[in-house]
Amino acid sequence: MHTLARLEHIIAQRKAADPDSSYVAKLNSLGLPIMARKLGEEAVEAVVAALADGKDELVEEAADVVFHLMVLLAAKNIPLSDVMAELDRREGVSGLDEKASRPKEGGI
Ligand SMILES: N=c1c2ncn([C@@H]3O[C@H](COP(=O)(O)OP(=O)(O)OP(=O)(O)O)[C@@H](O)[C@H]3O)c2ncn1[C@@H]1O[C@H](COP(=O)(O)O)[C@@H](O)[C@H]1O
Repeated sequence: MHTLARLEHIIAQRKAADPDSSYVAKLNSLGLPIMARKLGEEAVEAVVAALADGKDELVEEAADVVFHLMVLLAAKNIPLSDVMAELDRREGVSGLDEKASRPKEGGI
């Protein structure tokens, strides 16, 4: 099974577990605002790591970002396949179809 699919399965299983024995359950028991804040913190840590020299730290922080994003998606009952479908859709509108993929004014 693909790593992300396996992790999604584990996170779904642990959502309602005992918060004392599961970090995923602990995050869910704390609620969406805490989960969202945690994702934001991990994203900032990834940005800091990206601007520093080492590669290992960025790999670790990127894993934290992906994990906490997946915990948040699971809490909102959004399957990872929805995110993948959106990425696939964008693949279809990028590249040759310049108009459809062009960022709005002021964007990058
Ligand atoms: N990827 C992770 C993962 N990353 C970090 N952590 C835990 O997150 C906690 C906090 O780690 P941080 O690095 O964010 O440290 P922190 O910012 O100081 O901590 P807090 O402010 O969040 O308390 C630690 O207890 C880590 O063990 C994780 N816990 C679980 N997973 C995955 O989730 C699965 C289910 O885990 P459980 O829910 O614990 O069974 C596991 O099999 C893993 O695949």
